[in-house]
Amino acid sequence: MRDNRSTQLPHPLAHADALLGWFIRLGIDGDEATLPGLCVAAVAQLSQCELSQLYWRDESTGRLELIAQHLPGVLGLGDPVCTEDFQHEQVLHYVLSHQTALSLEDLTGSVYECGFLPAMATPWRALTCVPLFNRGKAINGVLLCASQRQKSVHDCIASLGQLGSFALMQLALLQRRRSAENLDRPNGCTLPSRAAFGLIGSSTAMDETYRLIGKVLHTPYTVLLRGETGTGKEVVARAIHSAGPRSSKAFVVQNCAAFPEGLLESELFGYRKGAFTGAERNHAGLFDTAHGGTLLLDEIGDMPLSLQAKLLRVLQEGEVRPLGASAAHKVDVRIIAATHRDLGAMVAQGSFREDLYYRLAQFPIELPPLRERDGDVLLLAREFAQKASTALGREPVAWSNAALDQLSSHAFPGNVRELKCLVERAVLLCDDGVILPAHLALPPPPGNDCVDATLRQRLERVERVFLIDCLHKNRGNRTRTARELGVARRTLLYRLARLKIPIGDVREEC
Ligand SMILES: Nc1ncnc2c1ncn2[C@@H]1O[C@H](COP(=O)(O)OP(=O)(O)OP(=O)(O)O)[C@@H](O)[C@H]1O
Repeated sequence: MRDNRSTQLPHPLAHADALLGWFIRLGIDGDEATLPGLCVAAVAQLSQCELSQLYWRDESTGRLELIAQHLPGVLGLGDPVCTEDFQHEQVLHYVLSHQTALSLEDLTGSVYECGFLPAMATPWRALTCVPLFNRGKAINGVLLCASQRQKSVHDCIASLGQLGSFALMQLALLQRRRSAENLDRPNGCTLPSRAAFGLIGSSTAMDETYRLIGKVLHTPYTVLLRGETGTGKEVVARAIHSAGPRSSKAFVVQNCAAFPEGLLESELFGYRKGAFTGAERNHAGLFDTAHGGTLLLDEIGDMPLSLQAKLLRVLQEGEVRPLGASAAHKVDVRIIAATHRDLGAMVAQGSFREDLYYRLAQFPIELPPLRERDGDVLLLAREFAQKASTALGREPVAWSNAALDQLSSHAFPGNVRELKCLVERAVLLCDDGVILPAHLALPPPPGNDCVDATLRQRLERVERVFLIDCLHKNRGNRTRTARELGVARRTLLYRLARLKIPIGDVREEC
């Protein structure tokens, strides 16, 4: 039921004025992140409905995703709600298949199922759905507004449709422009800062990791993260997602070791109603949830061989077929796989498919264990302590030199998580705001290193901790650090080089 009637709006000029104002705001103020939110705010104001939602339709897969909704007091402006596929919800399906607006002025006793709308104490009474079209006249979205009162927005359906279509066209334009800019960018030349990756560490080993992340960020390559348990594989996967072009879409993690085979299959690929006993409704898989975004397959080495074959098909064809479905559908997902296992050796033993291994290892990144990150232990410890203090609602803690000395001389094996837990415990234990060796409770080094070390080695260890600490306090400023230590700047530089202290991110301020 397209709205061809002449307008019956009570104040048509005021409506036209407000509409024009919103068109201008969408055109001038809207960027990729804010446009959907602005659009639903506009619809809320123009329709005077409590709820307004903007759905975006993927033309290649037919998926219908809710990209913004406005519900004052319950949801913030333009809150994206989830990445579920809504194309099969009755009212939305009606609009998509008939390519026409649907206006239900009183939902009481209606045959339409509206359970997908946010649940409210007072039920939704009226609902209007408007199809949105692109320049080629194909449906690329749906606008929905709902009210808890009996209400008709019939008279502004046409203008809402124009506004929503304009917003989606603007969005597509901005996305195209960004993709073009990303393609123009020479590979890796605009390496985001380490801070942007949310990773801590300035050792040579971590520098190499940052370099590799920067290289792969703006490519569609599949990344294989390998490293010992707790070395930060998931943190790196998040960094690749968040600093890359898919950051506005979902980042989904699935641990392949945590589920039995059948369950893992239905989680990843989804299923159709009736596919097996208990499958009472269609269920979208994680590939669908991650559509447009990134899927981290953690512990990939534990994926059963039969599923490895299915995963290979997704990687090759870009299609998934849910359990019980007669056809496959396209998905656009960046795959990152992570493992602590030696997949090469597993291939040799026949427990991992060779073809999948090569497909996943298109761009491998080996994460260094903590023992190879010279100088990072203290940086990580300070950061973890600060976060723990904040989480506990305490003032930031200070570090005693003896505790720092103990930390830096302890032979941490590889696990950053272990260091994090140790520091969090120390923060909780220290009552006077200063972390002491007793709070760390580190076991004596194996082989009693300290006793075996020469006096010179032990002094160097203490000096190292002292210099790093002082540099940190002076935020990397070597002139100020030298002044505080009462030595010439040249002497400081010499000692830093001799003790191989990385300056890394802590840049000089002057
Ligand atoms: N470079 C880093 N900077 C900041 N935090 C880190 C870093 N590396 C690891 N961490 C922290 O260490 C912990 C373990 O990291 P993460 O879960 O990413 O490791 P993992 O290798 O995926 O572990 P697993 O093998 O158990 O899956 C997390 O709390 C994470 O925040």
